[in-house]
Amino acid sequence: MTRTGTRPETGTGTATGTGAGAGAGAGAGTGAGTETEARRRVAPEGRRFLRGRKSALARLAAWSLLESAHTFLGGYGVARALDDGFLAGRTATGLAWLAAAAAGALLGGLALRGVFAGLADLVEPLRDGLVRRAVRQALDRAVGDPVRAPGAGAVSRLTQQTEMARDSSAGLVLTVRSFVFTAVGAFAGMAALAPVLLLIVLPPLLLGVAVFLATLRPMAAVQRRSLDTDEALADRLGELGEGLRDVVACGGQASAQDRIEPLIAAQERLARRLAGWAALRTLALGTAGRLPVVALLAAAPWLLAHGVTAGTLAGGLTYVVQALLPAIDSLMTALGSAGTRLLVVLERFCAAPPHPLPAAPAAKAQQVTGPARPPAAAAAELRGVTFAYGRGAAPVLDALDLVVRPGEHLAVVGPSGIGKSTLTALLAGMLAPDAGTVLVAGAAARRAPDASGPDPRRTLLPQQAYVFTGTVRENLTHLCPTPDPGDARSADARVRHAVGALGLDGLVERLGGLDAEVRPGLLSRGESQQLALAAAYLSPAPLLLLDEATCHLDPRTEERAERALAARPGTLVVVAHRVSSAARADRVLVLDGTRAVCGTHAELPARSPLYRDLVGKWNETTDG
Ligand SMILES: Nc1ncnc2c1ncn2[C@@H]1O[C@H](COP(=O)(O)OP(=O)(O)OP(=O)(O)O)[C@@H](O)[C@H]1O
Repeated sequence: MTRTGTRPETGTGTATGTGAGAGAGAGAGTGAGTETEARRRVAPEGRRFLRGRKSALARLAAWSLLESAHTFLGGYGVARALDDGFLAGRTATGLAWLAAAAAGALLGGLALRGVFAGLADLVEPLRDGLVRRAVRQALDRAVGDPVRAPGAGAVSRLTQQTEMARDSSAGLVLTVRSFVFTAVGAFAGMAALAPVLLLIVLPPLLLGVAVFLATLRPMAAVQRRSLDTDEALADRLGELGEGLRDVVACGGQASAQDRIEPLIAAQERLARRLAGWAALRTLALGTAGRLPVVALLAAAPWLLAHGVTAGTLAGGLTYVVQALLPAIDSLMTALGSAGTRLLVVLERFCAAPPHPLPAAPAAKAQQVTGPARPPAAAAAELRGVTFAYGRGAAPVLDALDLVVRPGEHLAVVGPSGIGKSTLTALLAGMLAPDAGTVLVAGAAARRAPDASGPDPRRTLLPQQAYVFTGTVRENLTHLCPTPDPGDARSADARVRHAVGALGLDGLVERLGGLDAEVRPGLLSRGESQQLALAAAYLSPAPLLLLDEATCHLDPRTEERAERALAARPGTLVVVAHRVSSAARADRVLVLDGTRAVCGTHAELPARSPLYRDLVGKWNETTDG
């Protein structure tokens, strides 16, 4: 009984990566939509998070109220010190009011201390939650698809992003809160001194804030694309680094450059656009922060003529210069950078995992942990396949799930009689499952009874090689469509290439060349298998199934043949009779009757006792 956990997969990504690079070429129009989408995804989680931390929020608000009081006292104290004290000739009163304003500053310091303590109660749980989520996502992907699992780089990028989220959220809470409570204190103070001050200060301040808010969405969209491009660039550079030797060896520098350069150009474009938006923001900051000061100074003669005292004017200026201007400054900086960054990072964590968890396996099903792909992407797939030879017989395969990816090289190993040939026969459509589905290239493996000719999707090579009386060339090309007369030369070149790739030159020469007649009875079993393997190599079928088709070859000839077949475009499934053959595959499916396991050669010894034994024996033999 065998089962692989089935899990649709949409690519790594990393999630994480994941989707990296998708945004690199996206137009500006899509950015706002993505932004709204991001907010829609992040907002509910954000609300849930905050709902669970009402007491931390209340503590923050309480400390922040002290900040409002500090702001209020700052401007009000200056106004009263002038009007009731120094300008009225009462120095002691003036000093007393200044002392009150200074006490307010002390109060502000105390408030800040409390705010920082309360801040930790908010942002540390956020960071912890994000780290947990990052690790869970990485593990889910690794369990679902060990081969394509995010690497250490992707996981470290995610954890780095949790730090970004923590820092950004702390900065945001700090500045937004400070702006709100400072503004409350300053507006209350101006209203207490002379409400007309508000009429002069508020319009430029609101205009600046409005312009700033208008830049948020487009700038966030550019930042998101910049982050995506940055990740795509990092991924591609990483890939390139890993394969640099091969790239140079194959002269692939130009194509590698073609893959990297567009991303660099995109990143440069995005950096320029970000700079443009940043300039507009500076303008907004100037309008909101500096224009109220200019307006107050310009209106001073009129204000003084209409009963506003010098002290009130100085108090108003104190509110604007000492409180509002720094608060706006920090708010805009924080919202503009940390806010957008936080949204983008949080959205990554809140995105639905690209690999939904597999459905719970049926109770009787064997558990095979291993990768899986959506049907459309699979070269071959078994879904809950049960097969028995005859009614009442014990099933050879029971509830087996397996996904073979396009281009993959999968080895199947297990003891004699366990069901390896049965599995290949099912994939070849020669047997029908009693339950479940067998798919090849997304369609039923077993063709309709009226289908004629060989199935073009796959070629099965059994242990007994098929060699017939005919020329060597005919034996090599009998699985290929008949070439057009005009294609004869290229067909001949393909045959010679196959002969070279599989190392058959000596054999073909011995047989008398490609046009010599083959007498099957005079060939050894190994030679027959070599000819059959070359025929499979030349076959256009995207899926090759080798059922111990190399068992009569010596290990070196087998290695050469398998490497050639694996390098051929298409998918290769090999029933392996040697561990060396399994070690060459991308993944190995171990059938052991009680538990089937699928994984890489490197990881399987830890997961399958049978495979561990096989590898142990193999090592002893090769060491010996
Ligand atoms: N035509 C058949 N009728 C009845 N039982 C069969 C038939 N073919 C195979 N079996 C049985 O099914 C089980 C699985 O056989 P299968 O040939 O798939 O195993 P295998 O792992 O390929 O073995 P080996 O490595 O020896 O080739 C074995 O017990 C075998 O005896």
